[in-house]
Amino acid sequence: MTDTPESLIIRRPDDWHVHLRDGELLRGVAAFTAHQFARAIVMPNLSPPVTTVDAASGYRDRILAAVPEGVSFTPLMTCYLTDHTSPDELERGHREGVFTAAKLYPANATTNSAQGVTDVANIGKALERMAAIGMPLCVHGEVTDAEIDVFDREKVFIDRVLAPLVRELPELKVIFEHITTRDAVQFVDDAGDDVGATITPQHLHINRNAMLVGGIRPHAYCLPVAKREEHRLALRKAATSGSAKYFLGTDSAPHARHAKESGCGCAGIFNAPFALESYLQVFEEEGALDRFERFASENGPRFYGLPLNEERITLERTSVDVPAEIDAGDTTVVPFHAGEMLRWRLRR
Ligand SMILES: NC(=O)N[C@@H](CC(=O)O)C(=O)O
Ligand SMILES: [Zn+2]
Ligand SMILES: [Zn+2]
Repeated sequence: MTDTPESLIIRRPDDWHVHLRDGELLRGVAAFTAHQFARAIVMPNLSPPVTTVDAASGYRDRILAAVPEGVSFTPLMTCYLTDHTSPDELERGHREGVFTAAKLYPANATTNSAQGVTDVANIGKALERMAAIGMPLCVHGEVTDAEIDVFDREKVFIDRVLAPLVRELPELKVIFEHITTRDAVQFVDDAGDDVGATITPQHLHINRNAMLVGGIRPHAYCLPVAKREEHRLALRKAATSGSAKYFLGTDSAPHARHAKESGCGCAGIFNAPFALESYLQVFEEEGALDRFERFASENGPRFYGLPLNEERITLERTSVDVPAEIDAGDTTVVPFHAGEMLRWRLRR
């Protein structure tokens, strides 16, 4: 092992999967993402979901209004696919620079996905159009069949939905988002260059024990749910491998504290405030600090066909205390790593 440097200077990273919410909560959380990242792919699972060009451009305006003055941040918008999405609307949004990508939520797979797609056959025409115009597809990769165990839902999705889709439309750019299994890593490794994946900080840090040992811990619950240790290790290997197919996507998903600490707690981990610090610790532990920039700042824009950021940021090797909770607008949110100490800090 070579000595760990005291600081790391890299291109400013982007977040290729984030939930910024709307209203008060948006105003409470936007600054955290904007301080950490130059751009972010913003998820459309609002209520009601973002299904039109007009809705996305209105939402983009509200996001920009919530970003603190003097902070440069570009939200990249996505269109929520439903059984009735019009290929023309997708194409218009993409052409006008409003929709960077479209998002496939299998109906009822996760938060605000009730209006998602009930069968991928229903969006066949939309996907063909996306492939034709080079518009990427973001995918929440879990089946929802009641008889499939929640820990197997990603693997079954690969076999039943994703593999056939990629076979039938090989020219479609697909981002298999927030992957959580060795099976997903295997699938992405074996697929062509038009298949990439995002990996969250939580799935690199925790396995399912974090959620279930010594009491039930709602702040470690997100979807897809964290899996066994062997899967976490496979994800760490993939993220730090240097492969161009894997890139940063936090899936930061804030829910009010009371909505998570409940008889039926919401899925989602709020990791935006210390996302880079959290990822970087993993790369340090894996002896892969030299590969962090690729994962955080290069692979994502290259996959999406967007320019790399020219700004640089500095991460310092100094400890930082993560607060037990964070005020976000009119509510309180518990961040990932609450009450822990992390070993890196983003210089402001
Ligand atoms: N990841 C989560 O657990 N929750 C996300 C939805 C999602 O990304 O699936 C949310 O919007 O809360
Ligand atoms: Zn998801
Ligand atoms: Zn998400």
